Amino acid sequence: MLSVHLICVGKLKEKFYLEACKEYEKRLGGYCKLTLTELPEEKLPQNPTQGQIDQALAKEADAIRAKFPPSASLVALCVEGKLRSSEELAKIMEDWQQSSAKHLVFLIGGSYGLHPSIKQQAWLKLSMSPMTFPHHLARVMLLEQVYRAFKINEGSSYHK
Ligand SMILES: C[S@@+](CC[C@H](N)C(=O)[O-])C[C@H]1O[C@@H](n2cnc3c(N)ncnc32)[C@H](O)[C@@H]1O
Repeated sequence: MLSVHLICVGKLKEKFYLEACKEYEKRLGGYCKLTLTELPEEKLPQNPTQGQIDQALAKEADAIRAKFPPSASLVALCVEGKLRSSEELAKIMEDWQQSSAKHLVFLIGGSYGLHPSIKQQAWLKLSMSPMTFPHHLARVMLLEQVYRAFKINEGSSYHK
């Protein structure tokens, strides 16, 4: 079974996002071994300088790196990444499942995004839209798309 690891910077607090994530986590249970790791966002002052932001993102990147095995394949979620259709994501996941690489790690940044070094390390920089979403909503959207990918691959009518 494919191990899907989701590493997110920032704590999910809103009940409606938590409930939506729980629902997709439950649904995904039948398709993959899902692990979700939440990392704390580095604290920044009200109006941080670019230097302070870079430093915080670098620390978050180190914390992220400590959470996945060296053999893992990384997909970094970022606005400027590559746009992929749901079918294309399904194909990526299918290829993955058939390959020997069994650890797929999705990364979602905090409110200031992901550090460039971790984006560079990623096998795929994936964009869900040229629009920017709150990281909490991005988590729900990604979980739904991963679930959709499994449904597409089994030929279910969930994906119309
Ligand atoms: C509020 S956004 C960060 C915005 C920051 N200015 C940037 O460009 O990275 C927080 C996180 O949500 C995810 N995210 C938001 N919108 C996204 C999109 N359209 N596609 C992919 N990921 C997105 C990314 O992982 C991002 O690091």
